Amino acid sequence: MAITAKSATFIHFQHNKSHSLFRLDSRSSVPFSRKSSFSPPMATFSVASSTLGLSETFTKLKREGKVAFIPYITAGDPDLSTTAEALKVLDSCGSDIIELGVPYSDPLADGPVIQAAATRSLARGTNFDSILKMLNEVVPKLSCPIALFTYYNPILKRGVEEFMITVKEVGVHGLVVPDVPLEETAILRREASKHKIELVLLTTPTTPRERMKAIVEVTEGFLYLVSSIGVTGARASVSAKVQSLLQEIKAESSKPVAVGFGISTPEHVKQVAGWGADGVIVGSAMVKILGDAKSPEEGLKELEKFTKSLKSALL
Ligand SMILES: O=P(O)(O)OC[C@@H](O)[C@@H](O)c1c[nH]c2ccccc12
Repeated sequence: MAITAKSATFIHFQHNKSHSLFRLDSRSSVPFSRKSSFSPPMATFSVASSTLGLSETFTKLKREGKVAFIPYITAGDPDLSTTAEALKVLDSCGSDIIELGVPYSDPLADGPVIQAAATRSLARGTNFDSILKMLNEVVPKLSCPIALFTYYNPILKRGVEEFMITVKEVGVHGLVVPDVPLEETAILRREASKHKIELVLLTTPTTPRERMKAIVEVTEGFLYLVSSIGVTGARASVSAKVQSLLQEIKAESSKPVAVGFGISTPEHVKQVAGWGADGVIVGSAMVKILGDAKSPEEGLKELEKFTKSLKSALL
């Protein structure tokens, strides 16, 4: 897939015969269809979360001179009970925040590993309500906050306010929506802050400076710096451009910046932390372990080993 990224919090797809062009571009309308993958009935939950929120977590880590370790996994892959166990494993291995992905039928910003995980999860019948039910049971057992990761459509499907109320009720602290255009974040931001959900926005290596400043201004919890243009997926190396991007962003704001895309080894983690990142995000490499395992038990064991190896790079 040929990809160029133009600016942040906005995914623009132009599908043509030879390939689909994936652009993060704020200057064009959103062409992709907002087809939904599920629309479950409402469910009601109530659990107060005792953990720190995203920004509080970063404040604590900064005081301790530490960098946040932030893994991502796809909910329901290979199944929701394994996801529940994986959240506990990631938490017990010292994750500071966990990104939990809501599987979606059209994951435009995701590479093959996470796309396959979403397909497997949806094929098993994972839907938003079953994820909420699992979170309602697991969140009280976690010491680190959850940032829910979803495309825009599932939010629109449920209704922005209803979505925020429901995720807050199960103890979710943060929300990352990679395909919401900055111009459309106002309603999301209003409802998110009303229900004390921290809405995390993203910038990319080609986000124009003025746009980056506008995004940094309104992002909550932290700023997600996408390390390289393209879709998610482990890479052999992390773009050295991240170092200067971090300096540019930090010249504009004191908000914490976490870096994601392509990070998949302890060396990458150490390198990105050394460049001044406040957090390091690892997704595809985690998802691959769970997806490739011969059994859920084996996947959880491998996940624990891998997470400890990455976390040790930050100690
Ligand atoms: O998979 P990687 O290359 O380690 O990148 C993190 C990424 O998976 C996670 O943050 C994420 C999952 N889906 C996304 C879509 C857009 C931006 C970020 C994401």
